[in-house]
Amino acid sequence: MIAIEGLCKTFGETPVLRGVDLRVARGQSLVVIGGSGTGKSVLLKCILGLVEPDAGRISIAGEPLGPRHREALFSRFGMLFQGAALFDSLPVWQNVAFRLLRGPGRLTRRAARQVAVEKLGRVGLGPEVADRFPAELSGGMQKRAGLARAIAADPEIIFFDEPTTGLDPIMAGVINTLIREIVSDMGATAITITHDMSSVRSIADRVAMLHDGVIRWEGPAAGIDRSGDPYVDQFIHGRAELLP
Ligand SMILES: Nc1ncnc2c1ncn2[C@@H]1O[C@H](COP(=O)(O)OP(=O)(O)OP(=O)(O)O)[C@@H](O)[C@H]1O
Repeated sequence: MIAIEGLCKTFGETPVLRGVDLRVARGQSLVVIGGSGTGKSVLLKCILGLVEPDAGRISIAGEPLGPRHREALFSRFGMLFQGAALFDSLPVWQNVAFRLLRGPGRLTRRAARQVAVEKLGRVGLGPEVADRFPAELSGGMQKRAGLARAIAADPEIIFFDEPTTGLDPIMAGVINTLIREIVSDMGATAITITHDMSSVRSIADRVAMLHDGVIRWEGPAAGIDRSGDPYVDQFIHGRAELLP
């Protein structure tokens, strides 16, 4: 479904991605892990077209992800941003329905609101939340609203950027479970970047570890504790010692 081959990106003198190869099958949930500053966000931005790679190819269902195709492919994407990134000046339902209210296939306000209320329900928020403003919601509720927005247009592919950042462990668990359920229910293909092992264990079918500009280890989530890779082990156990 998503194929990334030989992806390279250097900023100034600093190579960040040095030949990333990664494939995600349709309906699969891949979680990309890696320490701070290893390039997880840069990888995601390359897929989203926010950063232009220096070399390499990205294709979605066999279509190369170039500037010409980006618009069409974007309509098939959903995205949950770190910190939910809701528009403060819009009520929750308009945030959720943001894409449904715009573009050539836009819905009427009434229909868009109906979809928004339905999606809010899917993430455990009642219809009374629809007319509130993001500032009136707790962090966990904002994250749920962000998730409702990510799924509003029934995307085939969903990206989750650090979905549990800023949440307490209990709310993080709730959001992880919700993400897993939604991805499974929708049959969506998902890519999540995180350094939270609880997200890895809840969300991932497969895990890829980005280290030193390449995918150092990739395998089924169930096998992560037996990866045999010292960097993966270090990540899982949060050890601080330096490895060669
Ligand atoms: N636009 C940019 N210009 C220059 N350097 C950049 C840019 N974007 C990212 N970098 C550099 O690329 C490296 C990787 O950054 P990135 O944000 O992808 O890391 P990350 O793995 O997502 O880290 P974290 O988990 O802390 O968010 C960092 O050294 C960062 O400074």
